[in-house]
Amino acid sequence: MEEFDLTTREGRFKYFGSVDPVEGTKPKVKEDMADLQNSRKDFLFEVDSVGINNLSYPVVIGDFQSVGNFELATSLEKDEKGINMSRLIESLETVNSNGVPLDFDTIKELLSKLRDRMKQNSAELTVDGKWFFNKPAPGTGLNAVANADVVYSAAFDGESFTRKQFGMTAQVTTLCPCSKEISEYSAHNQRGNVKVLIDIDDSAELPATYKEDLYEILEINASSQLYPILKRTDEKMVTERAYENPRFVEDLIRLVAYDLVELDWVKGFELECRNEESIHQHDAFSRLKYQK
Ligand SMILES: Nc1nc2c(ncn2[C@@H]2O[C@H](COP(=O)(O)OP(=O)(O)OP(=O)(O)O)[C@@H](O)[C@H]2O)c(=O)[nH]1
Repeated sequence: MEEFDLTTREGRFKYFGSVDPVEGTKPKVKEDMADLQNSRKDFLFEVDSVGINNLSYPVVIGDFQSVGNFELATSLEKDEKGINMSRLIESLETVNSNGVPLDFDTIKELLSKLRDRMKQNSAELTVDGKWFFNKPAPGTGLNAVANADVVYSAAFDGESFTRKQFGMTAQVTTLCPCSKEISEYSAHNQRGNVKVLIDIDDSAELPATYKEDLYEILEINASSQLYPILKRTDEKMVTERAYENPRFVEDLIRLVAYDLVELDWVKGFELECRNEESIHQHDAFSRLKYQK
């Protein structure tokens, strides 16, 4: 029976089955290693997008740090076997300073670096995360942090964005107009999710307050709004506000669409409203696509 020194980590590892590395015959220094990714011949097809996704990385959205879920990719020429994937995160790291600032200037800089370092025609990125912001209660003004889901998606061909999109999902209150109409008292209401993905017109100026502007449009057209802190006076306000502004999912989507069309920087959008119905187990939804 082999003796093991269980007082050392090495001994314990061997006791649990770890073995010494083999000497091996393959090169150990980078210069001598095969570089399959960079081998060249006719590989039959160009690839539209190749890269990595489901990457969690710190981001800064507005005033707060958050966690971004990234997809980073480039195109790939027909005569190249693969991309150098390690360079995707190397490029991301060049714009990381306690988090990658999520704005279109930084995104353009990152995509330009990706494209250059990968020596490809185009680079693209999609990142989603939670945007945190201060939101005061409607009456007392008591401040606390609320959030909305945001997504940035862009592609860059070396000269300009070939895709420039910003999306947001805001949560709202909706109160059913039918229920209000037919009932002696009360009306059922629910939490709604208003989700939009906007094609941004790169020739228009994107206002510095685009996130706030969009959030306001998504929530103000609903029956009432959600707040992190509500005292009784605030609660009375949001309850009565909902009753004064009944909305079907069809009403909400049309009212939001009207405001979106008015924005100069919006080229088109996909919009969805979804109510988590409080009188059903299922949800109610509406969808709309619009191109100017
Ligand atoms: N192209 C490609 N790479 C992969 C795949 N799966 C894993 N890898 C990555 O291969 C990478 C190592 O390759 P490279 O980035 O080309 O490394 P390298 O050639 O030493 O890097 P450079 O010094 O920048 O040329 C690792 O980061 C792995 O994550 C795949 O399906 N395709």
